[in-house]
Amino acid sequence: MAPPSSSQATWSFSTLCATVSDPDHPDQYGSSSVPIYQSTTFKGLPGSANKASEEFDYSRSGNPTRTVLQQHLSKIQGCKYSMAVATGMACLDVITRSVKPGECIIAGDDIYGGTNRLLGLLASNGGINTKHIDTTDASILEETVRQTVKDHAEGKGPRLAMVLLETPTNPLLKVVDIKACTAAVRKHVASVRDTVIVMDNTMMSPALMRPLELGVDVVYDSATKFLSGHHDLMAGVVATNDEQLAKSYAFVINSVGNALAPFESFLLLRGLKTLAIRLAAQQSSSQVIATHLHSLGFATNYPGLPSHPGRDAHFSQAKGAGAVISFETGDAALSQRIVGGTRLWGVSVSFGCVNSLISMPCLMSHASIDPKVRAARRLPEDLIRLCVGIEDVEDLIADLNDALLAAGAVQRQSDGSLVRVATATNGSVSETSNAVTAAPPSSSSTPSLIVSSPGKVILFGEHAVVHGVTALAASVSLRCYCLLEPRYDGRLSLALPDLNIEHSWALDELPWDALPASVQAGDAPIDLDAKLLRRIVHAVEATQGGLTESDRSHASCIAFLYLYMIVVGGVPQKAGGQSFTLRSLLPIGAGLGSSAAYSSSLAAALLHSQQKISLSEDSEAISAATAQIINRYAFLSEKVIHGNPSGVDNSVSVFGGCLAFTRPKAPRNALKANELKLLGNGLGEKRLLLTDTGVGRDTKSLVASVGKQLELEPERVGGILDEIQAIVDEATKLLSSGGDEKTLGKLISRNHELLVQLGVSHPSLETIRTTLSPLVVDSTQYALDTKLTGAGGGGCAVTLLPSSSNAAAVQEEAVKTLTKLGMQCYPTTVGGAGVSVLLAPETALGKGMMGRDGETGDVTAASGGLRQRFIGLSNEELGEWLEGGSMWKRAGGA
Ligand SMILES: Nc1ncnc2c1ncn2[C@@H]1O[C@H](COP(=O)(O)OP(=O)(O)OP(=O)(O)O)[C@@H](O)[C@H]1O
Ligand SMILES: C[C@@](O)(CCO)CC(=O)[O-]
Repeated sequence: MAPPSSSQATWSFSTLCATVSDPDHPDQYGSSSVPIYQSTTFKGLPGSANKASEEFDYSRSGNPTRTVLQQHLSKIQGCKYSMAVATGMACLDVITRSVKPGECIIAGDDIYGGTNRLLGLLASNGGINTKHIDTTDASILEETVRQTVKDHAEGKGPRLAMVLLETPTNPLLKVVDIKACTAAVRKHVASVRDTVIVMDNTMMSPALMRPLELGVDVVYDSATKFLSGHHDLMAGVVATNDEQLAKSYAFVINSVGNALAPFESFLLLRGLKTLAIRLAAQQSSSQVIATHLHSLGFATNYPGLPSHPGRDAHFSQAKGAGAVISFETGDAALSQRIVGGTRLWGVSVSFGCVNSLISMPCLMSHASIDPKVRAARRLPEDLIRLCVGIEDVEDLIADLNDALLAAGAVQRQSDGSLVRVATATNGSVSETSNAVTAAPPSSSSTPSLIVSSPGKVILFGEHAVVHGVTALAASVSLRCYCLLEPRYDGRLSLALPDLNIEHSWALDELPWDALPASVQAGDAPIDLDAKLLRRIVHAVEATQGGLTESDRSHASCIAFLYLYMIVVGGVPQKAGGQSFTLRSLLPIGAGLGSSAAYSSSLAAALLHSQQKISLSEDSEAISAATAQIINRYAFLSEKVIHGNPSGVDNSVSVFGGCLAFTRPKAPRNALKANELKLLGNGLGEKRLLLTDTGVGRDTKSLVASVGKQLELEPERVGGILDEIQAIVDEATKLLSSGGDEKTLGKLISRNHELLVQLGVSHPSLETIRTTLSPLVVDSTQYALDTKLTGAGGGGCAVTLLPSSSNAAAVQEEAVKTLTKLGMQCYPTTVGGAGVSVLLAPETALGKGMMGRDGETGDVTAASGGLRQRFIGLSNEELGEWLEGGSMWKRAGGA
């Protein structure tokens, strides 16, 4: 509570913000930044010589960092008293504690959800009722005040203790004329001692508006917003010029203990220095963005727009229009798609941050208001709120346009301009829009879904399997996930966050004329079509800004387009489109079948969305026949990525479980059922450790090099292949009889030696072998058997862990030792489900999509951010979130 020093009265606002100096509290070392007094207590007996400061003894009551902050706040707010508390809501708590049970409050009807909730609490627990009225009309306020005062005088109603105003309102940006309102109140209650006029100034901040100069008695700000500006702290500020009120608030703050902590005080002080410059940038971008939305024909609320009904009133009391915009689309589902489709705009509650945010108030910040009340207060369910940050405005508009296009809210015309699309419900297209095109196809024709497929570990027979030997392999718990969502702009997009890649193609620019006639006739192809492949390679290289074969996403994009074209089988509806986003929890290109998991996820997603397979609504399992079709297409994609795959990887990925796999004799034939033999859970009971050497390699070239050796040295290589087949036969017997671990280990080591002879090992793999054999745990030596798995040349090794009583200690030691060598370990379970599909993910994951709303504290529903969440979560979080969904339809597995 420091009265301002008047010497700086002539400095401009930005200078005041940037200049922190409190002559009453000079720093003992002259530090340029105010130190954080992270101390609860300050020593010494009051009045004694060793008491360093009479002012401070306990940080709840007073702290030097907070005191300097409060002095700075008074300076920039041009007021006498500022108090910093824990949050914006804490301000209202402090202020409303002076209202007594049985008294009443008048407040606006378009107020922030958190304010609404606290007022509700006062009503239910404190007998303090609030009348919500339209404060944008001062005559309504005057009449309500008059009637309330009269009723009270006649003993018929409660005493009016407080009037609570907010302008512009949040989120509808309606303007309240402050001077007219304060005059209306004072006409009937002359003194602040009777009725306090309070104003929430968070939407404007003192940079744009000073309500104390307009007749308001108390102003508060959620400093979590513009004042701090970085969304890294929660704080609130109460300001007044009235000494008596200031004293009573200081008493409450000290009593309840919600004063701002020292570190938060420091952060807020730091944020305040840039308030002027931040808000200037945010506001200028807001004007451009609001104008853009308005010119597209969306009903846009922003006081800076000439069409805003409260514009004159607003600019008579504020210096600028602020950085919050809201607009309506006419359709809540459309709004959800727009919000979920942005990349730069973070889907989040709150505002005032340097980063731009987008939200749907009815689902988020205002979800705590009863839907019926929201409807009565005319808060549209489709309303989107934009909180503009300091990013480049062109980037913000480009991102917003992309989301509007992808959601089907606008379409691009041949001259490049955007035009709003009419929907069944948006009859309110404004005159500013030049043209309104036809509605997009219904989103139900291509609903969202998530597909997941596992990677694999080959225990025996890699490489040899390409040449007819049987391989033993099992699915692993690490999986690839594919999110498929509809688009409405005639484009197909592929986002691969693991490779940092996002590409899109116009559907009508794909080489549809190269589709083989058999595909167009609906046949499921077996071989790659060379001509179609060439044209797709050309399309990828030409359209994707010079993507070349050396780019990791080159093969991924080609395989994707190839699958897309042959599954769709002909030019799709122009207005349609689809967006595919894939995330791999498997290390990519490390021998664990990442390409097969990618291929089978894509194949299943595409086949389902094009109704080429039917996943019946009521069955939990994906049938073997359906899996067979998915596998056939996944194999084609594997051929694109991998050259000459045996089919083992995609078969394990699709069917799951533990398999003995023999390649069909005639390579032209697709996989036959009898070439896949389920090994029950034989492998599943074994403990396996997968170790990624981190050495990158490429399956395609390693497979090709073994093929070349076989061609040049048929006898030597043939002998190796025969010995691998013998190993596989013996291992198959052992596994089906739950057999002897030691022998299995020996077979693993021998298989590895034979792979060394084929030249597909790598020094890093040999390091793992020598590290783990012997491994000393509790002075016992363990000879753990290890081999490369998959294509080798680096990538992953698989180690058989003993199932002895101290298996966990052995595993722990192995992981510790290998991690020290820079390797990444994945202790894994094997034999889980194959390809799995989650239909209607928004509903299925409903529980997981709920979150505690940071603004209101309420549990909120999904915010349309499925894709953002899918991309934004860490690997571990993504796995946990998606596997938590209980409505997966799964193929196979042990
Ligand atoms: N999540 C993914 N996103 C994009 N591309 C992927 C993804 N997963 C795999 N790929 C593609 O697969 C390629 C890796 O396949 P590759 O066959 O070389 O390794 P792998 O499948 O992990 O190992 P292996 O075939 O030995 O089991 C990548 O270069 C990329 O083209
Ligand atoms: C090396 C190889 O045998 C396994 C790759 O995971 C190749 C294949 O079977 O397709």
